[in-house]
Amino acid sequence: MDEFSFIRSIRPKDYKQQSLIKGIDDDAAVFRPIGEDVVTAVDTMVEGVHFSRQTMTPSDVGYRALAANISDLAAMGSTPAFYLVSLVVSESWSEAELHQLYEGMSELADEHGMDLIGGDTVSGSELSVSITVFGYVDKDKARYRSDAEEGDVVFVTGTLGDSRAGLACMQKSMNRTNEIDYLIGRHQRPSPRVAFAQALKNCKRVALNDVSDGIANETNEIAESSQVDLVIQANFVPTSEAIQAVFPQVVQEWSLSGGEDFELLGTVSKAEWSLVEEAASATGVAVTVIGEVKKMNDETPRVYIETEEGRTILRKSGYTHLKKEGE
Ligand SMILES: Nc1ncnc2c1ncn2[C@@H]1O[C@H](COP(=O)(O)OP(=O)(O)O)[C@@H](O)[C@H]1O
Ligand SMILES: Cc1ncc(C[n+]2csc(CCOP(=O)(O)OP(=O)(O)O)c2C)c(N)n1
Ligand SMILES: [Mg+2]
Ligand SMILES: [Mg+2]
Ligand SMILES: [Mg+2]
Repeated sequence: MDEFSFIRSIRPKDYKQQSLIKGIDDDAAVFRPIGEDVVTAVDTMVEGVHFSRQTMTPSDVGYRALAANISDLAAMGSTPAFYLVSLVVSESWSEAELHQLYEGMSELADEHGMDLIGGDTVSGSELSVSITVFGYVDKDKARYRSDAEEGDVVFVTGTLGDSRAGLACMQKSMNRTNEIDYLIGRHQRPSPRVAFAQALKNCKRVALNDVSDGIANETNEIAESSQVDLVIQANFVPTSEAIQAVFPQVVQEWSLSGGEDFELLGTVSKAEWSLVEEAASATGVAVTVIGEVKKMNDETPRVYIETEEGRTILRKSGYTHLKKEGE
């Protein structure tokens, strides 16, 4: 294998998106949006940080790297269209494994009608997969974190903490049961909530953020960005039967700060809450109210969590990169 034969081997034979003018073949790709806004994001997965060879097959690595990016497109209310893949390849990865990585990506890409339109391939010391995605959204219809307003309900899709639990099951080499298989599946192959976010199109205003680091982080991001306070009810936070059965002691911690569930956290006015419920049932996604947006008199936007013991501040406690001891 060399760089050039590898690129030839992963080059798509045909493209699905009509707005594409030039795919993999030239110095860069070209596409022409037709009156829509273009949404773009990049996320990186690094061996040893986001995955290990013990916890993910090469195909899972590809699938989840693209899922994390599609999740950001979903959180903007956009329709996925294109992706570019930047690979740093270490010596321990064979050509066959790299092909499996691309198969994992194209499995999910096909589900969303996305085209691979470019990338970059270099050698390095750890495998790193960086994916850039593009999506389309109707003009001025992107969903922002800054759109939460006082009086909104706070909701979340699916269940939280399962990905963290699935990782723990593999790290502890726990004997497989149906529950453990479910949790591992949620870690290896998360489902970005694209259809649900699109089904919210009838809502005039929704604030959305996807759950990559844990809602202890993402609720704070909405609060800061919208300059409001959020009050979350701890016992409303949805968790699966599987996590409750396998990890009863840490359910609450992992549902707040486990991360990588790639569910959507949102806020919407009470008047439009029924539209969110309709979107959820139309797309087969569970949606749960977990709290309310308030505006306290304090200048600093905060997130509060209410448990049986009373109300405390919910600080960012999810996954944070570049953080040094004691910070
Ligand atoms: N190294 C970087 N250079 C420029 N922009 C960045 C960098 N890292 C993150 N960002 C931007 O900061 C914002 C928040 O990033 P991040 O927390 O990674 O979002 P998410 O959790 O949705 O992936 C995004 O607008 C992202 O594009
Ligand atoms: C081997 C391994 N260790 C730890 C984790 C947990 N983990 C790694 S990154 C991360 C947070 C999400 O990644 P990030 O790069 O912050 O994504 P973004 O917020 O940019 O979408 C978590 C919970 C993991 N998935 N695999
Ligand atoms: Mg990111
Ligand atoms: Mg995000
Ligand atoms: Mg993050």
